[in-house]
Amino acid sequence: MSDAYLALEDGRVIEARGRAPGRTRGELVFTTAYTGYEESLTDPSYEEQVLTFSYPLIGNYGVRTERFESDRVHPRAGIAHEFTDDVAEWLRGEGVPAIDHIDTRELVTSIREEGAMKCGIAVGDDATPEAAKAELSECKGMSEHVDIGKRVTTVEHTTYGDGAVDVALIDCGAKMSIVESLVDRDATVHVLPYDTTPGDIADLDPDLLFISNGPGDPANFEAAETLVEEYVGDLPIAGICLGQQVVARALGGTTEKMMFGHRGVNQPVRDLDSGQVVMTTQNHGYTVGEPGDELDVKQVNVNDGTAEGLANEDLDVITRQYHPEAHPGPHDSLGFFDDVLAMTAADRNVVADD
Ligand SMILES: NC(=O)CC[C@H](N)C(=O)O
Repeated sequence: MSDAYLALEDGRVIEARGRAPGRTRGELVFTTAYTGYEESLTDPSYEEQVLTFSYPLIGNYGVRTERFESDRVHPRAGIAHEFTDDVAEWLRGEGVPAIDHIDTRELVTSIREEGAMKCGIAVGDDATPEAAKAELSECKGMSEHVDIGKRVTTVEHTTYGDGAVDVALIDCGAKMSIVESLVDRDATVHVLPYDTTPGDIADLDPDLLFISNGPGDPANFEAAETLVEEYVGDLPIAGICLGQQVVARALGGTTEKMMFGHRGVNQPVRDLDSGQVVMTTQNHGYTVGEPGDELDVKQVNVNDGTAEGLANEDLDVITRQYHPEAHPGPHDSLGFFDDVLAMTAADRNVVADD
């Protein structure tokens, strides 16, 4: 008898060791990041997913709140070969089930071969394979979570920093280090609910519209799409991850689900103008298919050729599929935030108007 079971969409039920009790379900995904478990576990983009760490030991440098990307744990459960007691205690306190002592190499290989799949988890003294299967039978597909934005967004307008440039950051589940990267560069960041309307933006009169990262299917973020449609050409527009997907959809492009996505801190990205390759942090399961007529693909993933950066220089639109803010991961692409804020430079607009 075990105290933890993982039921997979492919019919298997795997025994594990329980580290934090509970029953839950979600889309089973993996990250190859070898550091940054606090950041990953608090990244709102993992909402409704069960996160498997391919790196075998998770928790070896403790748990510190200053590394959190939001105020709670977002994956519905955590899976590792081994969680330290620190992490297990943290997840127990958060009410998020956790299991370890399973062959995560085999599990990750299955996800790579079969794709991200639904799963159910039961952990605790009364856990049974049937309980895990019952959770699995209730599991929805990612795109069915139509109200996912509501669960991760700010409820009210919150302002960070006191800089010269006013950024309207549409919070579809924003990581805090995106806010910090902008504040560090002399911006005032207005974090706004995911369903902010064009009228709200008109009242605020910002210098830049920025669509954040966020969980689930970008098709479920129609309000943010509407903002991009309304303000393209009038305001510079930037987006990260879900933000890139929303901007692409608003400007005539398409998005599609990937087989198992990109999650890790060493995804190689090539800039098509310079030829330079940078290492990037990623966490996404959807990708831009067709960019549409308004956007050019400026950067691509070296492994699979998917769109990593889009732009329209005349309309002042620039987006990234990966996470330039890192946290966790390499800082190679922090310059993205300088490029974004440069679009708002008043003197540049004066020159352009002349
Ligand atoms: N980190 C993100 O913004 C993820 C975007 C989207 N939810 C995806 O999975 O592709």
